Amino acid sequence: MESFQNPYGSPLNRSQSLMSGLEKTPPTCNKPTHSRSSSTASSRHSRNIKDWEVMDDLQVDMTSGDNPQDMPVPGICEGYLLKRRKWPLKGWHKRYFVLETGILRYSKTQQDITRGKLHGSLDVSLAVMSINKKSNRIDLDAGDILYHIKAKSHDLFYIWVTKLSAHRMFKKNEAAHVHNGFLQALTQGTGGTGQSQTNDMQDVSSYQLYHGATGSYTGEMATPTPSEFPPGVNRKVSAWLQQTRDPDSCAQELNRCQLDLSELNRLVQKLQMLEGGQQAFSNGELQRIISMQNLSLEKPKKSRSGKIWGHSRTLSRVEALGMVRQPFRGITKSLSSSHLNSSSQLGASVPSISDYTPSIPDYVYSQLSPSTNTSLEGKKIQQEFCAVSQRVHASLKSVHEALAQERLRLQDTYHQSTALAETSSGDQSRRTPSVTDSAAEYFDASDDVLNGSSSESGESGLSDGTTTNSEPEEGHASATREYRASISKAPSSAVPKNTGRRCTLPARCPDNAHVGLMQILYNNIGKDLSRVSMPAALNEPVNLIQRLCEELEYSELLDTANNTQDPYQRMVYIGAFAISGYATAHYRNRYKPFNPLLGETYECHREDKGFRFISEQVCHHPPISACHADSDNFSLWQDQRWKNKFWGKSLEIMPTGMVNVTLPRFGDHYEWNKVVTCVHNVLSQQRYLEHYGEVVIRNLNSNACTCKITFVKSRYWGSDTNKNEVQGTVLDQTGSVIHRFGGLWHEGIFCDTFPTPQCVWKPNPQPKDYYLYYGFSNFALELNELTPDLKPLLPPTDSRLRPDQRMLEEGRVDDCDKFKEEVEERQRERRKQLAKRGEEHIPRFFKKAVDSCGRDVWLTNGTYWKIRENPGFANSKNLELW
Ligand SMILES: CC(C)CCC[C@@H](C)[C@H]1CC[C@H]2[C@@H]3CC=C4C[C@@H](O)CC[C@]4(C)[C@H]3CC[C@]12C
Repeated sequence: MESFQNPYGSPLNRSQSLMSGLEKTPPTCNKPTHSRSSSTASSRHSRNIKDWEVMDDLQVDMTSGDNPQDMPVPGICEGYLLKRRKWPLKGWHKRYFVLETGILRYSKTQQDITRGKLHGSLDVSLAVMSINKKSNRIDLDAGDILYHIKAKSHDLFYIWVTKLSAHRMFKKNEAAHVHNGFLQALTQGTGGTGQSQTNDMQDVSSYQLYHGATGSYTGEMATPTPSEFPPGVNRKVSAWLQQTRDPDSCAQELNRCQLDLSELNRLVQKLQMLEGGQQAFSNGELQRIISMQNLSLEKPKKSRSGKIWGHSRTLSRVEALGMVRQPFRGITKSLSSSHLNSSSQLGASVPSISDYTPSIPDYVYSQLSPSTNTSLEGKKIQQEFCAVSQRVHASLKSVHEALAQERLRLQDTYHQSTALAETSSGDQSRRTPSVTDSAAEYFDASDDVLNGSSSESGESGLSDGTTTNSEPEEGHASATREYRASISKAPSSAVPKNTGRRCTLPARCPDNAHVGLMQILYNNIGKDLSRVSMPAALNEPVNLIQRLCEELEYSELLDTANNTQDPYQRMVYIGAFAISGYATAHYRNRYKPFNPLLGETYECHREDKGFRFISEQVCHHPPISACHADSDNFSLWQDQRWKNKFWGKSLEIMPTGMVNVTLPRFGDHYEWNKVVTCVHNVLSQQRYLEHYGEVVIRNLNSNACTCKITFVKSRYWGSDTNKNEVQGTVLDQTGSVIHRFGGLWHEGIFCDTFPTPQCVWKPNPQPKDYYLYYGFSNFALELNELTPDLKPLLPPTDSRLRPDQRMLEEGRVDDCDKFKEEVEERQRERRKQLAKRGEEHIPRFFKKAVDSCGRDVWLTNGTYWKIRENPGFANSKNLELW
């Protein structure tokens, strides 16, 4: 009997059930490795965090050539669990979960699962799994999908953890073999297309799935085929693929697609039965399917209560309908082996064979008898069919997008390498930090990861990224489609105005795909994430206090608001402005802004836009950046503070400060909150940003109207049709909707309730080659420009004068890294000195105050522009930060 190493080094017999020893002990095959707590976590944080453990990310031997089918398919596990959702109806909700061949699906009820009314599904092998034994909670973070679930009892909790672990192991093993097969095909030059694969691979459906994906890869690469590549190129391609270790989102998307396809298959069969009055399969076939599962053909009996008994759960829908295809023959195997064996120990949630009454599932029977209300049901099925087909289409589309992005990455690398080749002769080793460097050198420095503070507890209620947490009303969804069409027709300010400012950056962005983020973040799970430093190659050459200014890119919306008589329409412009600040995030997921030093400042005087802006880092613990902008048409201020929460694959950023805008003409004072920003797949190259939640805009000086904006969380099917969707309404005092607007936060906003329906805002087109320049917009790339006339007027604390940031901008990544470290060290030293003297840092241009709701706010003290003018910063006492 072969044995293989589990991730902890202890050999496990292949035929041994992964569930053995289940009741007594926590899961043995993959015990939690990381605790979310650590000795360095502040005691304030540690009480709850300590209870969380991250299950080891299962490492499967990628090089073994074993047949994955040798590994037993873990048994199906199903039952009710509590699932947390955020909005609407925030809280824990009972949901029915089914875990089968590595896919966790859930619905509202067991019946819904049977009817195929899925709420969501997730490939558990792609998720980071954290558990909390004390509260029986399991978190699964698959990057774009995040489940928070809770078992009702400790026993159920252990059953689920064990089953999830087994399924994760199984699925990973399966994927590793596909991956390995593909790598082998490439390095051995056997070609990467489906035809040349071994038979046993074709046997497993998910393999075909992957082959589909690799087919697209080779399709994209067109010529030459892998077999024609010289060996060196093959090696490079394999290295690339190995680096793109988790083809997560594509695989996930394709998995969903696969689920949908089997769903379509089922619907087709149902339709056939209904419409042709024919059965999808003969009784003989049915008999065979059922007897395969040790059940004899017998009519279901009715219990006294009139209910058909014995089938609270017998066969899964797929099995019962005869969809147990060859590739899935493991399911049958599992039913008679591990599934059934273990279930006798497991109790309620997993059905045991002894619970089954030997008869045909009632579901199958109901399918056999010709339906009486054929037309109605048929129509329903057709509708369902359409919906599912659309999902398949959307999934494939998003896979296509991901591949297109990968192609971009390839192009980018190609450009960079040719550029490097051109300059390399004169350039002495522009080495960027390696994986090991980054882990060792940066890991315990004290710059902040994202400069936010890590959220305090899993139960804090701040975050709950459920899959379906911002469900828009159907009417709204179709409205968004229309808005989108109208926005695309609306003219954009295509030609950027010549502002006399720079149109590009001095150097391209560094490639940071190799940086060992995984190590950095994983090693810091449980630590206050704001205490972890990152290598410069991960930075973009703007600072968080400059980035605050980016929210003013579309300040003309505030100008328009100040010139709009009607208070409701005015509110629409304010709403559009609140949304416009998020647009840039669409292109900015590969780098993080520099963290401002305490006391660092930034000014931005835009004569062309008519505003003057200042910002300052006013507090380090927690990090707070304050800003203030003035123009003839508005004043704006906010202090930005946020908490972040790392779930294993995604990072949620929860801003807590409010944005304030006043309009002089009407005496309005608007105030609004910010939504959650989630960095999905933070560790991989498929990283992307999503904003979700609700913004409420109030006018503190008038209660004529309020505005509600929902940033819709994209739904579980990963369709891009509802990605980045926003919906807004302006409500009057009585709560009636006066205006309705919406669209996408990266594409624009349309209002169809204006006297003439119109596109209220559309983002500026991105500059040429933006991908090579950090994804910056024109406005963003102007932020750090330092002109000779400006230089002498700035205080020495201005971000434009910060040397490490300038070095990065000029492409001197190594120099930047060194200097950044020095700057951080000096900051630590200053802090120590201050503490020694028992003093506190006092911000120079902002003062702390309390707003009408009792919140701490930072307001300008009005001195910046005055000092600048007279006596000038050159003639006043300044902080020395670098
Ligand atoms: C590890 C690194 C490379 C991942 C990249 C992280 C990037 C995408 C993160 C780091 C800090 C983040 C920003 C922090 C704070 C805010 C304020 C919020 O109101 C809008 C989103 C915004 C502006 C975030 C956008 C995403 C962001 C820029």
